[in-house]
Amino acid sequence: MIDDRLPLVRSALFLPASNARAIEKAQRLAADLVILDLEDAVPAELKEEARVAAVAAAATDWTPLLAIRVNAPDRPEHAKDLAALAGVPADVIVVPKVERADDLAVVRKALGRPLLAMIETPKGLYAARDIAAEPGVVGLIAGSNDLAAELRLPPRQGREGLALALQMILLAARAAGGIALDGVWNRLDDADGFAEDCAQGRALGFEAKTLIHPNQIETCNRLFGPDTAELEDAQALIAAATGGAERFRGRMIEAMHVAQAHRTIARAR
Ligand SMILES: CC(C)(COP(=O)(O)OP(=O)(O)OC[C@H]1O[C@@H](n2cnc3c(N)ncnc32)[C@H](O)[C@@H]1OP(=O)(O)O)[C@@H](O)C(=O)NCCC(=O)NCCSC(=O)C[C@H](O)C(=O)O
Ligand SMILES: [Mg+2]
Repeated sequence: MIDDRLPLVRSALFLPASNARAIEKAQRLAADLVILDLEDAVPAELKEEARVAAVAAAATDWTPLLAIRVNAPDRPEHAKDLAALAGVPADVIVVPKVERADDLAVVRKALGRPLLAMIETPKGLYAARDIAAEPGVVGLIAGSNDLAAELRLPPRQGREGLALALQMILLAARAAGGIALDGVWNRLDDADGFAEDCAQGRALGFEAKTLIHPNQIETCNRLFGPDTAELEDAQALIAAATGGAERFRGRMIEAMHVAQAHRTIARAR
């Protein structure tokens, strides 16, 4: 069962499930989705502790939607995660480094929750269309750190080298009718760079961005939600539209623009 709030998500905050303080804090934060990580944020010696903490956290009340990221399908920890999470009431399960749609069928059968698949490797990119179309998958997440490493991009550059990958992820998600979440911004002290990254992600079509720190939530929610002018324009467009091609505020509008305006209004909070 897919939560109605999922297509409206703007911000998705990762945190290591081994960090009890961060879990406690995240329950009260304004992120639309919180992702308790069992994968790369958790050192090997804390994997079991993180699983136990994630299961306990999922049994409590959350204001944001709650997701748990399991370890990658090709890792020995993956099967342990699936066993530990059986019956867990998380809203979503995030599966990293997906390269084959079949890997997701295994997770869906084991956990029966909606799935967000992370595309983080060249093989994953080429399989993204099948991955997004796999039953149970509600969308894709760009794993931009792993992608940059796999593509051997030079460190500390802009996102030019990721442009095609990001667009392939968005296209695959949309072809399957799913949502698409942009990758994280690592430079915690560069707020201007983060805002530019959010604006770029939204311009590419992503409806949300994955985050790593509470300080990123407010900017992300603001930049991925419609602003006042967009909202006013959408409302006026719907009120003015009578069907077919017509002139509205100096531009042509048709049925798809009315549908877009309804989506804008649905995303306004
Ligand atoms: C990146 C961090 C390790 C930085 O930690 P730190 O310097 O200790 O943070 P602060 O001192 O600034 O923290 C201030 C308070 O905020 C809480 N906090 C910090 N981060 C989070 C969070 N993510 N969620 C909830 N709360 C958080 C601290 O506990 C402090 O609270 P208080 O005690 O009240 O002062 C750290 O931010 C962090 O661990 N971030 C998440 C890292 C993570 O989950 N990584 C995995 C996903 S990223 C990724 O790999 C994506 C993808 O796979 C790819 O390939 O790109
Ligand atoms: Mg990754």
